[in-house]
Amino acid sequence: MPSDFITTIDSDDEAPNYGESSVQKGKTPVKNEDLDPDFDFDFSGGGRDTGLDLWGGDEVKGLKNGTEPINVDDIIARRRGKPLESYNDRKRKRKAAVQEEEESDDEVEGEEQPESQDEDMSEDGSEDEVSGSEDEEMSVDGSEVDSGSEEEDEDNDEDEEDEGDDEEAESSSDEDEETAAELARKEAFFAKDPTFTDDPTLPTSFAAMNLSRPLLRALTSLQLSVPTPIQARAIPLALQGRDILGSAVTGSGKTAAFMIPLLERLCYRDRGRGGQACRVLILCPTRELAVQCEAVGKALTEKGGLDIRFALLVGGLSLNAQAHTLRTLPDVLIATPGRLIDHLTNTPSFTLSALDVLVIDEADRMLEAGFTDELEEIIKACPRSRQTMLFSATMTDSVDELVKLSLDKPIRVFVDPKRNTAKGLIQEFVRIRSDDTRSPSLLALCKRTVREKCIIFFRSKALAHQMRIVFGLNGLKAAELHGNLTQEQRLQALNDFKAGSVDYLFATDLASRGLDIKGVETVINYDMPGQLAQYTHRVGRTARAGRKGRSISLVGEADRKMLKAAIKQSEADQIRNRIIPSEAINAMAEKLNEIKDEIQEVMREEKEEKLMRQADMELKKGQNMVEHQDEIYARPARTWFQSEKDKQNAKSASKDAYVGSFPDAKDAKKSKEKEGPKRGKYDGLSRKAKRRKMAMEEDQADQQSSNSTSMAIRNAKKAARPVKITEALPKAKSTGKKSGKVGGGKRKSAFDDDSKPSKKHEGMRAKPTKVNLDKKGKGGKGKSKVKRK
Ligand SMILES: Nc1ncnc2c1ncn2[C@@H]1O[C@H](COP(=O)(O)OP(=O)(O)OP(=O)(O)O)[C@@H](O)[C@H]1O
Repeated sequence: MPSDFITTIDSDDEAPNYGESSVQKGKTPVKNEDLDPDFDFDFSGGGRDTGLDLWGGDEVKGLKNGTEPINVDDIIARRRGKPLESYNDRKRKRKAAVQEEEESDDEVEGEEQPESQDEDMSEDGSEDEVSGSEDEEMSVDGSEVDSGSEEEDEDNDEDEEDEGDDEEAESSSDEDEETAAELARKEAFFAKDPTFTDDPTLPTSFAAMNLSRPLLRALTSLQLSVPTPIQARAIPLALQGRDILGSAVTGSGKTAAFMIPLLERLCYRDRGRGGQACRVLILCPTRELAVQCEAVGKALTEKGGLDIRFALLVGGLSLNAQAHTLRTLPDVLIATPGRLIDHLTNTPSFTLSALDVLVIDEADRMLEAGFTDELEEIIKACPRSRQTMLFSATMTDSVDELVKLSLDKPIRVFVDPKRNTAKGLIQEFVRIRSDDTRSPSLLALCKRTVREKCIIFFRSKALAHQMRIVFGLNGLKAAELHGNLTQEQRLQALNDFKAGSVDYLFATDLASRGLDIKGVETVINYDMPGQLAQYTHRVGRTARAGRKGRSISLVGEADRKMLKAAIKQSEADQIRNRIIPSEAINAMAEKLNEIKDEIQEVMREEKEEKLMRQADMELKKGQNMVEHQDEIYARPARTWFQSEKDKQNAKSASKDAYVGSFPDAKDAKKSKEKEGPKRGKYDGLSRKAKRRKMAMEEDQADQQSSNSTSMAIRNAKKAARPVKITEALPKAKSTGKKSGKVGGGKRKSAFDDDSKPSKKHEGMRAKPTKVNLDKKGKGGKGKSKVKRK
């Protein structure tokens, strides 16, 4: 039975305190019992605290655009009359209060005040003593762990039903069974790794790698002295110019494994006349990862006093500023695919023709549906002779996928391929009996056990946001990180979390890969992700670089396959079964029920505020259009390499690659299918009729869009009237006429000095161009976009 195989944490009291590891508390991180004895990195000397400290605050600087984003915490504070405080703030206050009490009133013996039970606990302290007696038949137990051999034994019919489409759960076992043909293809495709076969004595220090002095200086000052296994193997090969396919567990230093050799190569680049060029491209799947990657490169460059310039090409930041930087031919480009293609297509004279090295971080994600078209487009723009390096903790070595990247005899550098999660990671699983108990369970867990430094992953942005309101109303401080936020908000959330001004970071899978946030103690999966790789990356946000950490996954019935797969890929001693006392869950469920209306109220207030701001923005947009229409219309329309339809298809394919495989997303799909009569809006129409209907709809959409523009312009004019009494405003009609000129009008280069918009106009540019002018620029139909050759 269970206990033979896994430890059960039968109350939600704090398990071994992962967070108290000295490394994170700023104390000297030496020989701590918490540290894994097999730990390969060298942190003696406190390297982590003084070394690479990402998300320290600089990333957000300079991004403020003046408009304060809507913050639900403010709405909650307004309603409750006091602002939310983080766990740290509360701890500080409590300490100060105790001190004050001790100083002023030494003689008075207060009644027993439980140390750890702060004001939050007073609300639910009574539930704390509950033992975990029930839940004894928890399914996250030994029989599951043990089920590697007899997986299907206890599976009921339900499970058999999803058997057919739950590929990822099966994949872990299937992966091992490669056919002889596949193996032969791999044999032919990959070159042998000399560091693995011929040379077992890998460099044990960076100094032994023949790196140039400035770089060694940089590594020393960042207190990186001993290379991690992936660094020890990949750096020498990369310095030889070999194509590499690199994989090692999360948090094992893959970023430096590619950054160090490429900076070394750049130290010896041609600096003569015409030698300046964009030589290195690092592609990352998310903006945050790109920002982080740039921070690593810049830290090494600055510490070593190297003359290497970086450009960050990611969405959400100013296109103009990026185009301007590109004009100065930076050495290293760190980009997300979409923004890079935008520049390749629309920034005059920018090319990748001088590229020496292409690095693709989180390469397996980039090879997934949705990114592939973009990746192919980028590869086409790179010279064939480049060096290519691919890295990920869950790297594919499927030849079919990799041939797309035209690798040249790549070397597979897979460190400890059997290990999928970090050694210091303890993975806990909580059984969720019915979906109604999921939110109360999370709340109970966070109110009583996981108080700070915790990332919580949600399947959807809406859910993450809703839960943030729930947390706020329960006095818990959280920030959100997902695609519904502006780039500024995203970076701000990361910094707030890093600084400890919020205790929880509510994220979607946007944050599951690559992010290296120091001191994350716990990762909670509110729901299990749809793919095992996602699970691996999510839980990999903790227990990084030899530290301890824990993940807690809430596992419902529909997640059983994923649970098995997760357990199967881990060591048995990493797995724990956590039970949250049902009384605690019930109490939280009651509480949630009580605040149900208030949650709706907060959401309503937020929506109203959003609408007001939107109206305000429309007004401003209209004003800009009126005041600067000549200049705005004179700008060249931005183009994209795919048609709008292809773009949408790629987008939904990308989404499917992540979300589509969620078990209950599938269930939802199935049940929809079962529902039957719901038909597509074009169903039953002939092709001709369908096309006609689609064209009509498109025209209507165009009409609506131009109506709203005209409306915005009219509003703007009205608003402008009182202040501009003596100035005649241009007539609304003229807007349409002007737009007609765009196609034949003279297009100005983004680099033409006279076309450079004044600072005042710069921030206004992108939106009006995209929203209103793209269609007009294309002759009003808004169908095909110019294709890049
Ligand atoms: N040689 C080293 N010695 C000690 N710490 C290191 C070393 N190299 C990197 N680190 C630290 O390890 C941490 C994790 O590194 P990094 O983010 O590159 O991991 P990763 O393998 O890319 O993880 P993921 O798979 O999640 O993207 C960073 O904080 C980094 O500073």
